[in-house]
Amino acid sequence: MARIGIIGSEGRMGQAIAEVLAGGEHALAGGVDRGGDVTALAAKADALVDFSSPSALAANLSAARAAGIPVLVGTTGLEGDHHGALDEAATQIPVLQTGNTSLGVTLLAALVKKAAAALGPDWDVEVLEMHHRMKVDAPSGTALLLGEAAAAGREIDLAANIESGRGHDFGGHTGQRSEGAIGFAALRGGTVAGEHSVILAGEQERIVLSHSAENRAIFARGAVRGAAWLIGREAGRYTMNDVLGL
Ligand SMILES: NC(=O)C1=CN([C@@H]2O[C@H](COP(=O)(O)OP(=O)(O)OC[C@H]3O[C@@H](n4cnc5c(N)ncnc54)[C@H](OP(=O)(O)O)[C@@H]3O)[C@@H](O)[C@H]2O)C=CC1
Ligand SMILES: O=C(O)C1=N[C@H](C(=O)O)C[C@H](O)C1
Repeated sequence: MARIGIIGSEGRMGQAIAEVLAGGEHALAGGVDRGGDVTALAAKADALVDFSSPSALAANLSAARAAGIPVLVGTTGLEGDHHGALDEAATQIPVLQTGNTSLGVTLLAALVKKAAAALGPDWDVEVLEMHHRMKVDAPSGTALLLGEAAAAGREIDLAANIESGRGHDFGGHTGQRSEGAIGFAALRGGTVAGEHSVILAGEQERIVLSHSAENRAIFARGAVRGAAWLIGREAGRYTMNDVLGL
C-alpha cells in the first residue's frame, strides 16, 4: 500500500483521485491547495500527484526532491522552462509528466504515431479537442501529446510545424494550409470531460482516431497507478508507456 499526496486536492482532478484512493489499494496521505504546505505533505507521502497549476510546479518539485519521493505531474499548460525543471528534478527523483494519464489516450498516441509513420507527409494531420467551459489552457495537454505522437511518427519537430488558431481573430483570410503542418483546434463548453480526435486527411479519404473521456475517473485511476508504479524506481523521467508496459 502506497501513501499518495495530492497537490490540487480540492480541484476537479484532486477530488476524483481522492475517490479512487478511497475505494482502492492505496491510501491518501493528505492534500494541499494554493497556500498549503507541500513540504509537510511530501514528508508523510510515498509519492505525490500534482494536478494544480504550472505556477506551482517549481515548489512541488522542490518538496518532492527534499523528501526523496517520486512525483507524477498531470498539470497541463506547461512551457519550456517547466520541462527544464522537470528534467532537472529527474536527475534526483523519479518524475512522470503527462497531459493524459488514461489507458485509452496512451494507446491512442501509439496508434497515431503508427498511422502518421505509415501514411507519410501527404496526409494532413489535424488535432481537434473539446473540453468543459472551466478549462484554462489550450490546446489541451492531450492534444499536444497526440501532436507529438504524429510528429514522432513523421520524424519531424512538432514545434516547427504547428498550425493553430485559424480564424480565431476572425480575420477571414487565413491562407492555405502550410505543407506538412500539424493543425490544432480547441473547443470549450459545458461539462465535457475530454474529447480528442486526430484527423488524417489524404486525397479522397480520411481517417479519424478518437478518444472520449466519459468522466475524470479514467484520469484519476491512471494517476494513482502511475504514482504507485514510480515508487522505488531509479531517478529519471518516465511516461505512461513505461507504466503500462506499452
Ligand atoms: N494529465 C491528465 O490526465 C489530466 C490533467 N488535467 C490537468 O490537471 C490540472 C488541474 O485540473 P482540474 O482539477 O480540472 O483544475 P481545478 O481548477 O479544478 O483544480 C486545480 C486545483 O489546484 C489548486 N491550485 C492552484 N494553484 C495552486 C498552487 N500554487 N499550489 C497548490 N494548489 C494549487 C487549485 O486551488 P485554487 O482553486 O485555490 O486555485 C485547485 O484546487 C489542469 O492543468 C488540467 O489540465 C486534468 C485532467 C486530466
Ligand atoms: O483540464 C482538463 O479537464 C483536462 N486536461 C487534460 C488535458 O489538457 O489534456 C486531460 C483531459 O483531457 C482533461
